[in-house]
Amino acid sequence: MRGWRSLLPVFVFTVLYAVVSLSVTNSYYQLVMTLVPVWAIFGLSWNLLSGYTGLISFGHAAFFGLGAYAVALGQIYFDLSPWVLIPIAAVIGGMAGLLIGFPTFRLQGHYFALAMLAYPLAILYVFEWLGLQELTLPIKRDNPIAYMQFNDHRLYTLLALAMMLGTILLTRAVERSRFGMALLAIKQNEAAAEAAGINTLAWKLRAITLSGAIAGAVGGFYAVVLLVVTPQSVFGMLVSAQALTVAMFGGVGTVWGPVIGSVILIPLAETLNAEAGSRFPGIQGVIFGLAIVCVILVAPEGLFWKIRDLLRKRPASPKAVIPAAPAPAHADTVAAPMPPRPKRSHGTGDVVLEVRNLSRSFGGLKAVQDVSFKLRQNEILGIIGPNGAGKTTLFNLLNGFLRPGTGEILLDGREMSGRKPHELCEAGIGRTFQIMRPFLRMSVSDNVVVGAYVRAGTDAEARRLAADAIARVGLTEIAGRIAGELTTKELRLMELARALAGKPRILLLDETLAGLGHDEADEVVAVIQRLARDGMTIAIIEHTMQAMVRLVDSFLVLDHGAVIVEGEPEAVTRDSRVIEAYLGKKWVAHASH
Ligand SMILES: Nc1ncnc2c1ncn2[C@@H]1O[C@H](COP(=O)(O)OP(=O)(O)OP(=O)(O)O)[C@@H](O)[C@H]1O
Repeated sequence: MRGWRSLLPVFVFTVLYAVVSLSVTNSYYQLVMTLVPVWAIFGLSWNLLSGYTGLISFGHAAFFGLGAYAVALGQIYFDLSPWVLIPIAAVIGGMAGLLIGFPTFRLQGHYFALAMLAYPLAILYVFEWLGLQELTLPIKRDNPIAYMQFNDHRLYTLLALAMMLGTILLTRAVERSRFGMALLAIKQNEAAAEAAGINTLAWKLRAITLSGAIAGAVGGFYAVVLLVVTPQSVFGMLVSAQALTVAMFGGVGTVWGPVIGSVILIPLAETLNAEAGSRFPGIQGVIFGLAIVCVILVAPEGLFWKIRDLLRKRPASPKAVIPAAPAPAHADTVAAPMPPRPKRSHGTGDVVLEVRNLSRSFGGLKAVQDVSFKLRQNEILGIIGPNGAGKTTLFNLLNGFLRPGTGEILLDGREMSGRKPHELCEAGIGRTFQIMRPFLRMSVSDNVVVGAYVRAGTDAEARRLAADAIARVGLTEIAGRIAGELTTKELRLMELARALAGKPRILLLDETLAGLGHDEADEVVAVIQRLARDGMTIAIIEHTMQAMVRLVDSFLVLDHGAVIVEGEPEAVTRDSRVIEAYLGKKWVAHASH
């Protein structure tokens, strides 16, 4: 119900646009009225990949052009109708997306964007080489409707509007599903998304396939509207730039963005081109270039988000404190007396995680050297050591961010080393990060749902698992808030809930108390203790020794990548090697009081 009501503005806009377009009689303006939804659809297709995943594509013309040529060639050589050819163009665009995406998703950021730029340019030269410089669609006077050749050009506008509405509904459905959630999570933090159990490559491939299919279909329709196809007009730089510009100008990651961008920019560029194109050739490119510059300066995420943020009267950029406080070189020796560690039955169960002789080097640096330990059901293991001792690298090996050089990782007796992060998450390894990786634009609830999908079969089950995890960390009251508005403590707890929502066998907590005040740290410690009491198995990296001695059942002390001591807190904190390498003399003086 809520979903349908939120679509009301879309329907109202479409109806109004249709009414206005029906009143236009000038054939040039009729064409402009048709091009607005055409470029909006192309922008929506770009948005589906780049807006939602953050992987900027400079090469969407590849799909658009293939669609346009598919329709033109299909009609010229096989006398097929565009009613049949446009769906075929969609299939070709989708397949091209899959073929292009598979190798190109190995690249990240700017490298991905630049690689995408190459595809339409390469295809453009291939089509020129094939001698397909200019294709004109044959006029079908005997059966115009069957060949989508309308005498009344306003019908093109209505058809384009219907396609736009369909694309908006499709995008909206994607946005609200596990698919959209995965894409948004990838955009905001791909590593965190992988660690939360999302198979990022698979979702990105689905996105580029769907995006390519939409671009292919609209490219095919464009050929029908203009009746002429040239390599430059469908594979050229301006074509890719137009998709990117309308979406970025209007707003990335929302269905409204490309529509707003197209409604403003296309009539502007077309009118200026008609009025001044002969005196200033390429004026359209100038308009799109200026639009991008303005947007980057004034509203980097596009008009839609800028206006929404202004209406909500809050800063556009999230105000959460993201970086964790820099970790001390030595253990934190707070002056407060050390409270006793609560006695509980622990660490007596089966071995959940066994690490055997794990090593990993970076060049000549042995970041983790021959580390072995066991983690039993319901145990809390504290991993401590000076800065650079290899603690985070150890976690990165355990959750698959890094591949081990040598050694074994056994989870419930099954060998896990070398698996991808999302596979390890699925197998039961949940983790949080030293530098937090929240999805800032998403609500607390949605952040946690992302972590639940690895265990849930349906959206409803994911929501239930997420609500349960949120309750376990005590954030139920703020579940609807946007993550960007949370305090550091709330963000830490939200990350904990995200890891918990996937029902992990073990939790890896990387400096979960970093950046927290004394009382806040106590609250988070209480949550972790409660989790352990409920049966969770936990490995935690932390510098705050006061909290650690209260919390953990045993310590693993690392120095220069190797284990120097392991055992119960009482013994470890008295060990001279630990005092020398990590705790320091101040600790001894303090602990003896
Ligand atoms: N990707 C990488 N490439 C090269 N060197 C790395 C990489 N990751 C970590 N290192 C190095 O490996 C060593 C161990 O780093 P790691 O971050 O695991 O230490 P840490 O014990 O977690 O330290 P801290 O307490 O400061 O977080 C450091 O010398 C670090 O510079």
